Amino acid sequence: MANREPDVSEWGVLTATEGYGRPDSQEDYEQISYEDAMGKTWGKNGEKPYRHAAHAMIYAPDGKKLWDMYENKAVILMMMRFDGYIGFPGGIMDDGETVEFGLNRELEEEIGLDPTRHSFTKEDHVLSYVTHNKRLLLHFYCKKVTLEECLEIEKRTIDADEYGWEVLGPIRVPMFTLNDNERGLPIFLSNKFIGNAKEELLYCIEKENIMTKEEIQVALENCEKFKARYMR
Ligand SMILES: O=c1[nH]cnc2c1ncn2[C@H]1C[C@H](O)[C@@H](COP(=O)(O)OP(=O)(O)O)O1
Repeated sequence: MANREPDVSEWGVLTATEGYGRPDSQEDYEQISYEDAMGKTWGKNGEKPYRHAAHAMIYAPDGKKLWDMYENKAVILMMMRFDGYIGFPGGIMDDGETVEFGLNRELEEEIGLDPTRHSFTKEDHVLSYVTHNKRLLLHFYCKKVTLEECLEIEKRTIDADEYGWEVLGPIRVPMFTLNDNERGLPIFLSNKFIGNAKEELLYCIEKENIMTKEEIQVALENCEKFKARYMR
C-alpha cells in the first residue's frame, strides 16, 4: 500500500509540534543575533506565533588514544532521537518560559542533567537562527566540562524521564579519523541530523578549538567522498 499523508487528527499529542521535525534544508535557516531573536515579536498578528527552541552541546577535552593510534580529541555528547535523527538535547520552550529556563528544564527531562551542578545561562549561548518555514527561533548553547563530569552526565542519561521515549540513547561523536580517511568522524557526518544540528556541531568544534577549520573541511570532503561511493 502506498504511503499517504496522515490526517492532522491522526497525530494525537504531536499535532501542534510534529511539523518542526520534518526534513528541511540549510537554506531555511537564517542566522540572527540573540538580541534580534529575543527582542521582538516574530510573526504577524493573527498568524501562528513563532516558537523558541533551544539545544545544547556538552563536551570535555579528551586525548585518549584508541588502539594506541587515534587520538579522540574530545568527548562530545549528542543523542539518538525518537525520530531516527541525531541531535542535541533540548526542546521547545513552554509558554511564558525564558529560553535558558526552558533549556535547563528540557536538559533535566531528556538527559537527567542536574541543574544545581550544570545550569546553562546566557554566557553559554553560541548561535541563534530563525526558520520562517517552521516559524521557529532556534538557540544553541555550548558548555565545556571536565572529562569526569562529562562521563557522569552521559551515564545519568539512561535514568532520565525521557530515556527510551524521546531520547533513545546518548551518542558520542567520534572525534578521530582512521587511516582510511573515512572511518570515524567523516562517516559519522554522513548520518541524518535534525534541523541544523550538524552545522551547530561543526561550528562549536571550531569555536572551541577542538579541530581547525582546515581539519573540519577535510573531514567534510572525506564524508562527501564516502557518500558518493556508498550512499545512493
Ligand atoms: O539539536 C538540534 N539542533 C537544532 N535544531 C534542533 C535540534 N533538535 C531539534 N531541533 C529543531 C527541530 C525540532 O523539531 C525542533 C524542536 O526540538 P525538539 O527537541 O524536537 O523539541 P521537543 O523536545 O519536542 O520539545 O527544534
